[in-house]
Amino acid sequence: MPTQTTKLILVRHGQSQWNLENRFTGWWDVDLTELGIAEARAAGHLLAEKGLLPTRAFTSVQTRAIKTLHLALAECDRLWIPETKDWRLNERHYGGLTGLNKQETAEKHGAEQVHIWRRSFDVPPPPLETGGAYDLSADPRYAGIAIPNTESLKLTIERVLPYWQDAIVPVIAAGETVIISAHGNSLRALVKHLSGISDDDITGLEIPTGQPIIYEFDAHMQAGERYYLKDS
Ligand SMILES: O=C(O)[C@@H](CO)OP(=O)(O)O
Repeated sequence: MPTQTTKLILVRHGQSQWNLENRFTGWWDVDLTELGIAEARAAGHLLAEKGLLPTRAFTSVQTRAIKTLHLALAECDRLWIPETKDWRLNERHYGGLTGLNKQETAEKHGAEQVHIWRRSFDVPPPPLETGGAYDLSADPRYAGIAIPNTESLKLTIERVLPYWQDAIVPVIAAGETVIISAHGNSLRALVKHLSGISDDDITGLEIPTGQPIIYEFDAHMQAGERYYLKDS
């Protein structure tokens, strides 16, 4: 009997304005740069070139991931597929670090402390103060949602994985080719789960912008090795 596999495409948004400015971003809604737009288009071009055409799309409620999805889908003529946006695919919330420059913060608090805030598994950054410049409580897209005031990777996983299991796994199991356009840390949460990476080892994993990552699932929804589409 032929082995049937279903492919999943993960793509981190293209370079954002705050990636360029080296600022902690998290839930703050920054746009793509010109380079980010080009990266998103290149991702879609690669999908078309490899004949890997998504049939269902999931993304966060953040502009940089939504635009990346649309630019990529436009390149492979798939803008028409059903898409679902959900805050659970958002970037991890950077708390009180939101908006700060990463280099300046390292100079102030030490590189080691900043590394802990950025890459430790379960140490969340200091919380965001209510009522400040980056308070999102009046943003209509989060109406009715308990917006976190900071998140570690562990806390990010606690909202990404239930969404993955409940909303995305059944769609893949039904044979759809799913594309997820999301963020460095919401994708690290997924890759950690799918590739069985330990809490310690995940600290060393970086997800590049605009570079499609592929998993193939067997009929029992077991994920194979992950690989970059460009290398296949
Ligand atoms: O600022 C952020 O929200 C993220 C992603 O750009 O940064 P980091 O690399 O520190 O996880």
